[in-house]
Amino acid sequence: MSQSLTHLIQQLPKAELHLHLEGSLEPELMFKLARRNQIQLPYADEAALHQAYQFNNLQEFLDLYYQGTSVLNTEEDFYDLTFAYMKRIHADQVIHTEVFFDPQAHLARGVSLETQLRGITHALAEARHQFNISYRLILSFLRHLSEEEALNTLEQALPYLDQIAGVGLDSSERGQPPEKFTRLFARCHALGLKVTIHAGEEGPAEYVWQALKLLNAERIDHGNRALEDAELLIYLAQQGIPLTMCPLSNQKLCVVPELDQHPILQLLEKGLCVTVNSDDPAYFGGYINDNFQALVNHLPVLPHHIYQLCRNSLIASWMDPSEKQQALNQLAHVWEELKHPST
Ligand code: HPA
Ligand SMILES: [Zn+2]
Repeated sequence: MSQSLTHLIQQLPKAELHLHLEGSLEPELMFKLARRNQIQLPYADEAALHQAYQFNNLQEFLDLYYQGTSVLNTEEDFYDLTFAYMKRIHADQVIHTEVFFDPQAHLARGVSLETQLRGITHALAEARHQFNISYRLILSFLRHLSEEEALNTLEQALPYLDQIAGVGLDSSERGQPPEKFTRLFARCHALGLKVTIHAGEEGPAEYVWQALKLLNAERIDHGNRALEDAELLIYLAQQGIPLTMCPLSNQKLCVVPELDQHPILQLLEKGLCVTVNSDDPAYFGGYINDNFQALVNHLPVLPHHIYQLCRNSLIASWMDPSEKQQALNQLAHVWEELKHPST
């Protein structure tokens, strides 16, 4: 059975909706870019760096994640980072991806938004051409910084809004409630940007409510702690608000004690639009299909769950309606073929 589930995971077309480009920076590429830019990393080699990837919480991870971004300096660096991710997900039957980038992390080192965006968007366009993967780009604000700084970053992004589908909010969650950014996201809405908010990863269910009610989030990234609030679960199900969940990330950052206690299946059965994503695959030990496989290895996952999770990923995406319908048809076709092979 688990062999056929693995086959199903590999074959079904899907979307990834929660991926930080900076979190797809593999140790090998990090060292390559460090050499190219003559930057000294505080690790002897790739293996030593990999050894350091043990985290007790979100902040311990973020400290390494921001340190890793120091090698990203030129347009070519952002291109290489983005293209490597797109090439990798092609192997996982990802047909659409919505990727975050953290401009403030790079602006702080003097890397312009123009440089970041040129590298990222060139790689995305090239990957669409080579691998037929569609995409949306999400500018994510850092919640440990002030609303003023985020508003300033948004002003700088105004000339490039044709390249940016939506905005997000990430980084350290504890003590950084969504309400801190009410003005920022009101402005983002007014500009026609879509909104997705990291909430309920380490922060309480109250932060999920704030993301929905004060920031008008259309999606919630993570959302694990929604489970602590029965009323919130009913609201998320009734409103069809997607949760972009990340099993291996949750395990690595101790958001769940063990994967067999991951709530995704429970939430799926309660009718929530949950999806599977990799978050920061270079740091958490796997890309999207590894996350599906981890669920299969630890939870009573059935074939129709895999299908529903893939379907949810397409439904929760920000594709145009016709693009979305086509993707759903493609998924349904592959699913039928696998259930009843015609040959
Ligand atoms: O999982 C995450 N949570 C918050 N901030 C982040 N920045 C990259 N990954 C994450
Ligand atoms: Zn994330």
